[in-house]
Amino acid sequence: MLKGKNIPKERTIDQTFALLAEGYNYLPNRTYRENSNIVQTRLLGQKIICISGEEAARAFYDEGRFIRKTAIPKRIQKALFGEHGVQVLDDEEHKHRKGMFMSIMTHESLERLEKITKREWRAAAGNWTKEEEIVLLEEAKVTLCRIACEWAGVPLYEDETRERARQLFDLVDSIGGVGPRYQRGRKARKQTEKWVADLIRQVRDGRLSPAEDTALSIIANHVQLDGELLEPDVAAVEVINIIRPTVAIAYFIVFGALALHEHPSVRERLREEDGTYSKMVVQEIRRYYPFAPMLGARVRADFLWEGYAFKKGTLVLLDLYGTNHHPDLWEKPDEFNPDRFKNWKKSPFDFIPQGGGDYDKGHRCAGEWATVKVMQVFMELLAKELEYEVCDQDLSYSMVRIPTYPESGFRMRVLNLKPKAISQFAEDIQK
Ligand code: HEM
Repeated sequence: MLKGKNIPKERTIDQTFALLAEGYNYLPNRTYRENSNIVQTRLLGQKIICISGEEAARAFYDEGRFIRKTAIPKRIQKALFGEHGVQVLDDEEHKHRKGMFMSIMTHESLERLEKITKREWRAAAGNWTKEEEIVLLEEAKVTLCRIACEWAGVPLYEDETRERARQLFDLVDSIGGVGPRYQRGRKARKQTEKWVADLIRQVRDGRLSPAEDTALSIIANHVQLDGELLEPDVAAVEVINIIRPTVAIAYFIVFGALALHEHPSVRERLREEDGTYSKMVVQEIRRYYPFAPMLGARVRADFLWEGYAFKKGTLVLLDLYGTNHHPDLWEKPDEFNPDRFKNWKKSPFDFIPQGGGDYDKGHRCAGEWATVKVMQVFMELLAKELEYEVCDQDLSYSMVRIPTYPESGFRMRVLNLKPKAISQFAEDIQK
């Protein structure tokens, strides 16, 4: 039997209530208290090993050590992810399916996304000037839903946009929810899968012809290793794996607006500097603000890591939020400072808001470049093209709710679009 060093352990029987009470800080609180990047706990009656930091992420993304198949609880699959999607695949089956996703993320496709994003944000901002005030979270959901569907080749009628945006957002918002919030996610899962599975059938029998490089076309025509097309409901799960997280960028958009409000000097520099600075701002928003808290995987076969024994079948949680705030990796981790990304060594394992490791071989987020692109366009628009005031409101956010955002949704008054933005918008719609 494999024998290793003692892993620091929680003394209480079950920690599920502590997790619910401490949210994003649950894992960092324990690794900090034990001064250790590894701690053992019990959640929902099972033994769990929690790990944090760059070396922990490197181990977590070592395919020889972990599998994903049975790591994601059914309750999360039935709302957030759907069943039989890329998240629960391993080995060759995963690589083949992931190849399908990465073939959507070409340079040309991301350029198309950038163009759509610029046009849609500017069009939305033009409408915001006509309102007394807007709630940015609500507007971002709807605008991102338009962007996501156009980019993915998913037809979206104007009168259904708000409803679809809400459904896609509810899927994500269900993650840490219990009761009505979780039930909304379950209902949205049924509604969105029915909608998209029907689109898949329409593509396959020729009633709908999305452009070849769109997600809808690529996924509808994807051939699996066994030579078969995906079942329509699994294909729907994968198309939703593109449009749902694009709508979820709304959480980061609100935090981006909050960052500029709290750090006027960052806003000033964004106004004056080129894309290199806006990229650093976006990276810092994704590092600093909480979104995906942790990831789970199961030990494939017994192994030793840094002298600790990991036994086959054990559930291991990698702390994403804690790694992005780890004091060994980040100087003054609890300060918002985009300049830290000037000399970032670009490790695939220290900055992991959307997972780590390799895009093609591992489970790292397929949409990370798309996320950065969409956020960069928004942050530049906000700083350079909009004149706005932030309404009086409570902008604090909970560290217990997962996912979190300022409860007010960020209320703002958009006074004007700068003349440059208006002429740019006129150009955009002629393209
Ligand atoms: C809101 C911003 C986003 C966040 C915080 C986020 C976060 C994540 C995380 C934490 C993972 C899991 C990585 C792992 O299991 O190791 C993931 C996977 C994934 N994400 Fe994202 N994501 C975002 C945006 C996107 C976008 C815009 C897309 C698509 C356009 C996307 C598509 C995917 C896919 C397909 C996977 C599964 C990859 C796999 O299992 O191999 N995500 N994302």
